[in-house]
Amino acid sequence: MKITDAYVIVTCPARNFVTLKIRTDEGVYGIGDATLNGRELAVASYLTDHVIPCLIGRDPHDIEDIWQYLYKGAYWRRGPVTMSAIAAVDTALWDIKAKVAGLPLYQLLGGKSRNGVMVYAHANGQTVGDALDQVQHYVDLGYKAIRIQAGVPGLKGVYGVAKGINYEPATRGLPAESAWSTEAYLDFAPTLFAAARDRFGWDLHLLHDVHHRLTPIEAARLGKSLEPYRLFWMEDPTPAENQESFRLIRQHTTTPLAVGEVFNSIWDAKDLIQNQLIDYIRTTVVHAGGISHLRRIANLADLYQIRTGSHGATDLSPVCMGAALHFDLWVPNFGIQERMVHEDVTNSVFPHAYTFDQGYMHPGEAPGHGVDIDETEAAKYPYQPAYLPVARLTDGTLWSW
Ligand SMILES: O=C(O)[C@@H](O)[C@@H](O)[C@H](O)[C@H](O)CO
Ligand SMILES: [Mg+2]
Repeated sequence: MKITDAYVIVTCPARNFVTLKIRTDEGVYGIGDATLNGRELAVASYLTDHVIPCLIGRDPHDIEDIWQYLYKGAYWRRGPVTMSAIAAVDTALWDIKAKVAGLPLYQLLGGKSRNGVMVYAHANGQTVGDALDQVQHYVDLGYKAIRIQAGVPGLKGVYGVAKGINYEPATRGLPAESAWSTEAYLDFAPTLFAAARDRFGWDLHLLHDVHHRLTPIEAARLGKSLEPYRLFWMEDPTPAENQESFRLIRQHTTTPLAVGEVFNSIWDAKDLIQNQLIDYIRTTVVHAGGISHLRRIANLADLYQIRTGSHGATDLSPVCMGAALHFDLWVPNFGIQERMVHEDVTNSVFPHAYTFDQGYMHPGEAPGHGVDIDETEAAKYPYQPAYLPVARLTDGTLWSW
């Protein structure tokens, strides 16, 4: 079997997505998500100009060899652009291999380890009341786990609070700027979860995303203040370039920690995992080198009783969601899967087999990862430059958004 051609499809139904399609001499094709929010065209070019020419003529079944070729052969290793490109190739090749085998991808990985994939929804609101009303909405839909984000009194445009129905952080044109105050946030956050437990009780898993904004000792203080409300996890409490900094958080709080959506390789997480400084690893199919590399990360995490909790925002395409659900159904140390619901127009571009029912998702039994791209639909929505915001402290200091 030979790869005959491959190409990149950039489309913007509701938001930008980058998809790689690999075609073979036996008529079977595979697709992979290559979307990197705010840097989409960098990955599209990396694939088109530097990767695809090296794929033509190769056997698509040689997934590991092609992965190693793209990782080591580039000389310049790692990074979100490189690893998202490699991820798209890897995902498309797994899609092909499973289609040729006539099996849903999870069967090729080792079969199912559970009956369904528990997912968490995003509830948010400018006020505590608005946020908790959205929690009720997702409870009514059957979710067992819900992330809660709310506006912080005195601040505008806080991370995680949607302007419309669905939360999409990237905005058209150049990056928007938002103000941040750690002091206001640290005083406010515990009141949000006290109100949530008061209204919804203790059966519901509650999650929260700090989104890289605190110093380690501030994160320790927040984790401690949230302990009475028993969070499922506190996510991205501090920027994780310095993996060692999580030791300081760990020393002060038992609130479970989740990190990794911005990681793109096992090296970003190795020390966090081996020192048990986190409880969930959030690396994804699309940004961490695809199924092949994500499997390595999950296997290392399993040795330390760390579970997966893959990122699943709407800036990861349905192709990533489909592949992730197959991975989640198989992976032994599964924790939870993030699920932000894509817009209907996005789903019209990406028909898929996965389903949701009462808080759980299933990838479906279609051969491959079960997601396709309708290129005619995709062509209706040309790329629109859009960027993630930047944050500044109230004195103007550039801060982590
Ligand atoms: O946990 C999450 O879903 C967030 O961290 C994301 O919304 C993140 O801000 C976006 O995916 C960035 O593109
Ligand atoms: Mg996050």
